[in-house]
This record gives sequence, C-alpha cells and structure tokens, in this order.
Amino acid sequence: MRPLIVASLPIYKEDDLLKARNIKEADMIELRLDYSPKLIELEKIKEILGDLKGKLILTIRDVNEGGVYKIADGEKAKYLQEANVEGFIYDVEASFLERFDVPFKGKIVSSHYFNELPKYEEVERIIKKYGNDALFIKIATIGKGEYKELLTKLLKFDKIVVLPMGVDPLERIALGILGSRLIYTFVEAQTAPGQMHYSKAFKIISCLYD
Ligand SMILES: O=C1C[C@@](O)(C(=O)O)C[C@@H](O)[C@@H]1O
Repeated sequence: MRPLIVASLPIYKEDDLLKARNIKEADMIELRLDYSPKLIELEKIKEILGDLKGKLILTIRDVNEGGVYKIADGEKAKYLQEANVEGFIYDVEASFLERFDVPFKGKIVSSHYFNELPKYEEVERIIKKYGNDALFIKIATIGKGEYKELLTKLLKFDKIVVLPMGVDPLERIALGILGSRLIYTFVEAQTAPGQMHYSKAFKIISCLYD
C-alpha cells in the first residue's frame, strides 16, 4: 500500500496558514499549531483552509513530546473536541488520551520517545487500546539502540506509522515502503530530526507507486 506523504508545517502566526495552499506534492498537511503561543482559532482555519479540510491534520503537540509552546491541557482538550465536531482530523498523544476525554475515532493517536526507546509491550498496549478506532497509530522514536528492530516489529499492525528520529531520512522512506502508512516530512524547517523535504519524498514514492 502506498505510504502517504505528510508535510509538517509550523504555524507561527495566522498568515502561515496560507502556506498550506502552496504545498501540492503532499497527500496531507500537518498544521503544527503549537508553534504559536496562542492557538489559531478554529474558525480562522475553517475560513482560510476549509476547502482543504480532508488533507489537514491539526496538531497541538505536548511540550513533553516535542511541542514548542505549552498550551493549557484544558484549552487543548476543548479545542480538539470542537475540531472533532467540525470534522477535522487531528493528532492526539496517547498520553493525553489517558488524562482527557477527547474523541480519537478517525484521528491520529501518537507517542513520541526522544530519549529512550519504549518497551515493545508498552507500544503494543497503545496500539491495541486505540488501534481499532484510530485512523492511524503513530510511534516516533529516537534512532538509537535497537530502534530498527522495534519499529520493523510494529509494521505487522494495521494503520501503523513508525518514524525514526535523528537518522538518515531515507530510513523513513524505507519504512514507508515496508508498511508505515505515513511519511512525515518538512516544508521549510524540520519539525523533528530525520525528516526529508516533502517534495523529494513525494517524488521518490511517486516513482515507486504511480
Ligand atoms: O508526530 C509527529 C511526527 C514528527 O515528530 C516526526 O518525527 O516527523 C513530526 C511532528 O510534527 C508530528 O506531529
């Protein structure tokens, strides 16, 4: 199955939303809303990018998992609940779902490990808990130790996304070909180490699948 290219776009200010319109060589566009200290209003995203809603992923990344600005948990939960009502796809951490009642059916449930690799059993628990209803389950780990063994072992699961961080971006392409459903890439600056530019990744995958 062809992996989808996700272009990860930092949103520092409202005008940055317009950049999404220029991203043609990507299947989905992640709006990293945590790059601005005050969340861009959902109404503004609807107004400016409503016609692209099916391609958008709204992400308010927790600062403990790579986020930039701390957004109050209650505000984040309310925002995601409203985004669900409006039919947006969003990314929400499994750790956030353990603490807040936010819908995850048809959404991306993610976990990020920047310092140490998780145990396989921990990741398997997350996949089994959320995997039936989520759109995708995303596991991003630092590229050290036996990360390749761990991430390739996860490829047996449906709807899985595995992303090594801090290694050659070609490894993400390889994992996409081996079954990771999404390949996260950058637009202007990386939102995580190990991303390839979206247009290059799109061209490589298009050579193989189109
Ligand atoms: O969760 C992810 C994956 C990511 O951390 C990466 O490794 O490319 C980049 C983030 O923007 C995104 O929300």
